[in-house]
Amino acid sequence: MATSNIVSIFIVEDNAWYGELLEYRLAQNPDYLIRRFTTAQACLDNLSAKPDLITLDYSLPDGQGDQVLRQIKEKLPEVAVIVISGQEDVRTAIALLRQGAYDYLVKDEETADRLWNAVGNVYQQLRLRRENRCLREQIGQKYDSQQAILGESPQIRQLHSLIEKAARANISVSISGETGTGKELVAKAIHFRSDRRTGPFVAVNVAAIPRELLESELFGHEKGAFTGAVSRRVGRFEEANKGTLFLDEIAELDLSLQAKLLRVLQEREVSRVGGGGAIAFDARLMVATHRDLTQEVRDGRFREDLYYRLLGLPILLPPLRERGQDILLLARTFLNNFCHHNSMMLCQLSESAQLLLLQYPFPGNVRELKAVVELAAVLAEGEEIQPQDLSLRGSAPGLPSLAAPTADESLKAQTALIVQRYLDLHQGNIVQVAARLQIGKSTIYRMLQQQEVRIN
Ligand SMILES: Nc1ncnc2c1ncn2[C@@H]1O[C@H](COP(=O)(O)OP(=O)(O)OP(=O)(O)O)[C@@H](O)[C@H]1O
Repeated sequence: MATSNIVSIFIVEDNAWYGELLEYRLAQNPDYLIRRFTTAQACLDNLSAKPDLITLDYSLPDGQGDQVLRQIKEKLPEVAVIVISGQEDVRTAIALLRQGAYDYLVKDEETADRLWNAVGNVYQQLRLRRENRCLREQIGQKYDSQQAILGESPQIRQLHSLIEKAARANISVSISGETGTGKELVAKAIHFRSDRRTGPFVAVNVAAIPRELLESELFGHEKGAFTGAVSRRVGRFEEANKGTLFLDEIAELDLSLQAKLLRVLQEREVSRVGGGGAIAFDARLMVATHRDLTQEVRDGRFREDLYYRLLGLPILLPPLRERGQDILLLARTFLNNFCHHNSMMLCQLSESAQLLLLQYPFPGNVRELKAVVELAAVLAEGEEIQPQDLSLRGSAPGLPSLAAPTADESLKAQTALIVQRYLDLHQGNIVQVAARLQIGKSTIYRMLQQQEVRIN
């Protein structure tokens, strides 16, 4: 990661000897780029150079420390200012710190050393901030919708334009589509294209958390709120402040929590379980579900008022089987990436394998396609992937069974088949399988417990 370590420092000190002493001490770190000024005006005139840190003598011939500090902070609110004063005056020190000074040091024989430590702290904080920014930018690029969400079908082109619109407005977004169609990917793409991209993206799978824990997961709890609440916990709403909160599988939220969520959204405030005052939050909400929420409302399982609150900009992701040639485009990209990352010779899809993929209904959608072609790359004998290398549900070599499984049961069987293949491939290493398939370890343990898969 290429983040700059250079810290630009202004030393503002009218006593030439003292200024030299400070410069000499700080220059011991080659990452510190130092400039010295003897008047407040000279410092103010050079603020366009955007220093990271300023050491400011409190009594300059042309300005008192508090006035100069205010002028500096007006122009550069982020800069760290360390005020150095000839006399110890607690009240002045407190006033300066309130005004935004980073630190206040008294001139004595140890000042240079204490300054060294204070500047060292600023340096560490700056490095962390820069690294953080760099990481967020990298993640943002990874989820850049044009690159991350592959497909050239009209539906995917339209999706890109919707993502663009959703990123521009601070509106709630509700994403629906079958499992594995890319709902979370779309939520991330919107977040990392929006003004909130420097804030956190917090995802919660509502279906994966037991009901009794979900409330405190979302809203937090105070110490002692219930048995086991040994310390205070910040909820996901608070964690997502200035960013995006993505609630996956929202249809699984039970009715009492739906009522709480509605209240939170109406009041834009959360209260931790077990007391404490209301805490305002500023998170953009995105929700996703594989169910038809309107049907859930009709059946009385989802509150209508909450449905309208959450609907915002609705995005419906088409199943993979309706995306035509995108199936092959995705398959080739997943194959290339997989072979590249595993230093394997690049495999091609034979014509009959391509035909088979185009006809298969993909109940597990893009996630399934990815797993199927990666496994095929491992199983293929030659340079070409043949139909028998494609582990598709119900297909015998060359004789695909194309009945589209729609019920949850058939999806479950399909998932079990893929997980089993990967468990075999990775000699039962659950951590590796979970990482490869991007599913939780607990899902695999649950499948083992329910004997849907086994370790051979
Ligand atoms: N259009 C696409 N291009 C590239 N990769 C995609 C695309 N759509 C989905 N994927 C990949 O497919 C996998 C599943 O996507 P994702 O987790 O976003 O689906 P989902 O709809 O949220 O699934 P679930 O309903 O099970 O939570 C991920 O690895 C994702 O990166």
